[in-house]
Amino acid sequence: MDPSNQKHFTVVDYVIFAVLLAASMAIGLYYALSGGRQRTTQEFLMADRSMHCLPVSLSLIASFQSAVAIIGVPGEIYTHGTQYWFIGCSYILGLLIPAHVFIPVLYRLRVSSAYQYLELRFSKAVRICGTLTFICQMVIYMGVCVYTPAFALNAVTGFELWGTVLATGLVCTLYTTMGGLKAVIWTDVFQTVVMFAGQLAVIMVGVQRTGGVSEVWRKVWEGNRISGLDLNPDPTERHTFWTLGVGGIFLMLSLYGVNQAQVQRYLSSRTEKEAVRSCYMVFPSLQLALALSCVMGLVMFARYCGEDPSDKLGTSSRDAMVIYFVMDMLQGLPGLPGLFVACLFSAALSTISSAFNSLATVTMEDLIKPYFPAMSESRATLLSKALAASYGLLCLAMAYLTHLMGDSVLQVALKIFGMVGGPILGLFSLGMFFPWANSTGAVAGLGTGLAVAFWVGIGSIFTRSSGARPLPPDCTAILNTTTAIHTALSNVTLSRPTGLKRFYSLSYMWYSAFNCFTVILIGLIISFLTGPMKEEDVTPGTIYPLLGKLLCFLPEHLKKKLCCVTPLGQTLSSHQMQPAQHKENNGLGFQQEDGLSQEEAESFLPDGHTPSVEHETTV
Ligand SMILES: CC(C)(CO)[C@@H](O)C(=O)NCCC(=O)O
Ligand code: NA
Repeated sequence: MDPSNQKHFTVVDYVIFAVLLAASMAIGLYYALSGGRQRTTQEFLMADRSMHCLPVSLSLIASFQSAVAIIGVPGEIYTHGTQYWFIGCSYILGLLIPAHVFIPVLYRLRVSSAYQYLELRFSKAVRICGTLTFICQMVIYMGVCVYTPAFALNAVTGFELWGTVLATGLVCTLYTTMGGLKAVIWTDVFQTVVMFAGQLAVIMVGVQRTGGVSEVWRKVWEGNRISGLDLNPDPTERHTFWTLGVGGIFLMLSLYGVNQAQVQRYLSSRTEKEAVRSCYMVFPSLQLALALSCVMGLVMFARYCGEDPSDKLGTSSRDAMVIYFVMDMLQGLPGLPGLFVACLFSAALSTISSAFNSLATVTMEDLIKPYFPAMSESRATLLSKALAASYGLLCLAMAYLTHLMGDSVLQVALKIFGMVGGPILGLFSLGMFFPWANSTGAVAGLGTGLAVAFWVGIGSIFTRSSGARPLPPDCTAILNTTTAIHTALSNVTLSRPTGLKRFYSLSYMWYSAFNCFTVILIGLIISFLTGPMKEEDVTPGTIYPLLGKLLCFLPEHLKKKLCCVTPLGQTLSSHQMQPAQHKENNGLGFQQEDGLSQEEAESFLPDGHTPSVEHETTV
């Protein structure tokens, strides 16, 4: 990229950037020295289960909103129009379902890792398979997250790419290792604010420099960037209302329902109500985040309408262009380029730190603790810290892989979520909604799901024929042709792929849903072949009576026949007995006092049932 860009970064900018890193480190240090000083895994990994909903909700957004979204979404809008914005529709169910299905089940089981659920519901083997799959997902995803801002900063300031990758990884590893989950959540809060501020600054300056809101609107309208609702049912069409609004729900479920990084935040909430509330609060903020990055793409289009700078840049990478646009807008305004770089790094750091901490948690809770039950608390905490640090180093290696991929970063991230997150969602759904599913079915389902996911995912790399044709980059070109011709052009479907090729061109927005259903289907088939689970063998509290709720119009005895309904409410008192029932406890010591209050407990029970909590929990 143009080396003259380097002059855009002044002393003020370096100071702002340095303040971000220093503030993050300071928060880490604060939580290393205050409270319980991170001497227990309960504090280091679970924030003492004492968090309020506001920090938790901001932290929930931060987990999967990285520099990838900040750079990738404007690039997507610039090239293909605003269709992607319809993913916002999926946030409704994509957050309501986690709040009312996944949170109640997981919170009441008082697990510390989401994968502990899999053992309670199925077996140790399923838990380990789930954990390993999650580790793969996060390690690959982290690579993209670390690489993206470093690549951007390199483009803008000429900073050494790998030096930046190393610095990000190290700073993040340090504060995550020192301050535990409390530091991770509070740095997320601070970093989310910086992220919004940076995007807002670019948009405001950009709109002003392009000639005001109406001028921006006129250009994007004439440039045909405002997309209508595309109701094309073709599943190979990359972005339509169906792929984004419906396929997106499954993507959201895999991220906000069962991903350890998020589950850990729900579990760190002081009460279940706070956890549900924080999930609700994600909705407006996530819509804001989406709106800001989409608008940024529109302003960028208005700016370059008529002159595509990709020739000047010597690269057709939209990701690089977004950075070029930002620096072009912000030049001559000392401090703002620094704020934007801080915004990118905030987004990245908040994601990477969540990943480190959640990876350390699952490795500790799922892979180490069950096999070394006698390990002392101080040794376990030390080991958790060492784990957080080693994942930091591993992610540097993964950054290098991303560097070699060369796809648009947004697509890479969404594909990873779908290919690896989708099967995990399927595994949890199989357990929660289908009482008949057994452990063999779960393992077979997950294995098949992952195999099919990678088959399609890798196949798609060699079949780049999905509807990803960019719109013309230039709005004058459109003005000169008649609308009729243009409409005809955009409706042309490339010769439809057939057979296996058609299978490979499945839109990546369907990956989560498709892979989730594969796991459920294969899981059920194998379960029925090998002998379905009996009601009395299922651990109470691990089933969400979905079928019972869906079939609420049927008479009671028919429902009983169809599905062994263990309503969530009635499981409450039995789950309180779990430490006694299951020899393996939740690894953090069972603490009755921070469970549900008696009053809350009663509200979940059917009328006329009085919970005998005291009596049953005498362990
Ligand atoms: C995960 C979603 C879809 C949630 O809106 C969005 O934040 C996104 O597109 N993220 C891309 C991945 C990333 O930013 O790292
Ligand atoms: Na983030």
